Amino acid sequence: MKDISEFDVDGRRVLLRADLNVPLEGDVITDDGRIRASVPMIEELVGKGARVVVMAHLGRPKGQPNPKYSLAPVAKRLGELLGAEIAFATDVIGDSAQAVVGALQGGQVALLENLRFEPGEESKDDAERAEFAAKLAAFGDVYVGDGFGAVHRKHASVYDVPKLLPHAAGRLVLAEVAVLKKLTDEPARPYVVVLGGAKVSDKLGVIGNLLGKVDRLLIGGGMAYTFLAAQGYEVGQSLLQKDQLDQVRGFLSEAVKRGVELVLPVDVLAATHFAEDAEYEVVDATAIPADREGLDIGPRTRELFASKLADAKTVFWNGPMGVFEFEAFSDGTRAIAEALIRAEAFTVVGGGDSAAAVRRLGLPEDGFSHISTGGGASLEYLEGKTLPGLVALEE
Ligand SMILES: Nc1ncnc2c1ncn2[C@@H]1O[C@H](COP(=O)(O)OP(=O)(O)O)[C@@H](O)[C@H]1O
Ligand SMILES: O=C(OP(=O)(O)O)[C@H](O)COP(=O)(O)O
Repeated sequence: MKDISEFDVDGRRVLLRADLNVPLEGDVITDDGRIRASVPMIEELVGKGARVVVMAHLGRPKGQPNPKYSLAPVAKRLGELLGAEIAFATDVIGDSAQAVVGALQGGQVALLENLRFEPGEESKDDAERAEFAAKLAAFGDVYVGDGFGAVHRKHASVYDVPKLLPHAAGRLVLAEVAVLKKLTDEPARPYVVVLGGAKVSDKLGVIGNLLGKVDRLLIGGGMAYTFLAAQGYEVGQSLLQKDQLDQVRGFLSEAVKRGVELVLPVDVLAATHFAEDAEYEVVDATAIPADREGLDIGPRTRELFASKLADAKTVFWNGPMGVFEFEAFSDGTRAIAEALIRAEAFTVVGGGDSAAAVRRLGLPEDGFSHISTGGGASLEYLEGKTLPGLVALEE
């Protein structure tokens, strides 16, 4: 992959794809880690006199403008971190974007509104994506791909725009790939992957390939219930991917065949509903009441998972063990984070919410070998998949 030092960007328009997908409560950013991680690249370009046009997504607004997913709070925070005001376009390719980009001077930064407000960004139709990509490409002379958390997405801003402009990999992308490479080149063993979180359907897909690479797979968070259901247990109102039950049964038998230890929760915190102050009880993972929802792993599972991490030499963790945003359901995530900190291992935490959880729970960031901005992106890299956003930068 080319690096940006190969381009003279002074006075030129640099179109930079970043991942600024941060957790929000209303319009308050609860963790700005991904914005901070994007700052050094932007500062470097500003320092070189570039006119920097940043493009990014927030959440999953499904191709339509939606004020709930506006990047306006992100523009404000980015400006604070850069110590300079950001010119924020209130649309992606419309009049506001045209005007903002047109007025940009060398050393200034603009941010376009959420790319996913436009159906072309995520379209499965190559022509529709290409048409949108051409409109984005018109805003730049050079493209920089630095949104590591989104490189696994075959989206217009990630995959199609770099085909239309001279392009380079950003510093964050290069740094992330360098760390993940250490996990794929002869990882020290035991190699343990811990999976949780809520993007169940996306992330179940990586398990098949991971089974050929790891020694142990610990599954908690919202991921666990599809496994419990696949074994025939009641999971009540918990997150469940019904259409993937057969696939999960396949993983369970494949794990046995390959001698991979697949470890599931033995108890969970079963809540009456999804709320901070919901009543809950600790129940066996095999006996979740039909009207209850599992919102965290239970105390016996915390111990079990910690014991499976104690002798690990390499660990990758993506996905909180429970709804850590609610104090009552944060102990599972805390226990896993602490077990990683204790382990004498090369430890990588990946994912917007997992990294946010580490900080929100007040745990030391330097207790981990690396905190990655990518969850799904890291997992797909580790399973050996070709990532569209990296392929596009290599071509
Ligand atoms: N049992 C559960 N039920 C519902 N949501 C859960 C559960 N466990 C974890 N979560 C949620 O998963 C979300 C993070 O998932 P995900 O986006 O996959 O992780 P990451 O951003 O680290 O890749 C958090 O907001 C957390 O509240
Ligand atoms: O938050 C992200 O991924 P992650 O939750 O796997 O870390 C990225 O911004 C990608 O978002 P997406 O999973 O909606 O495509």
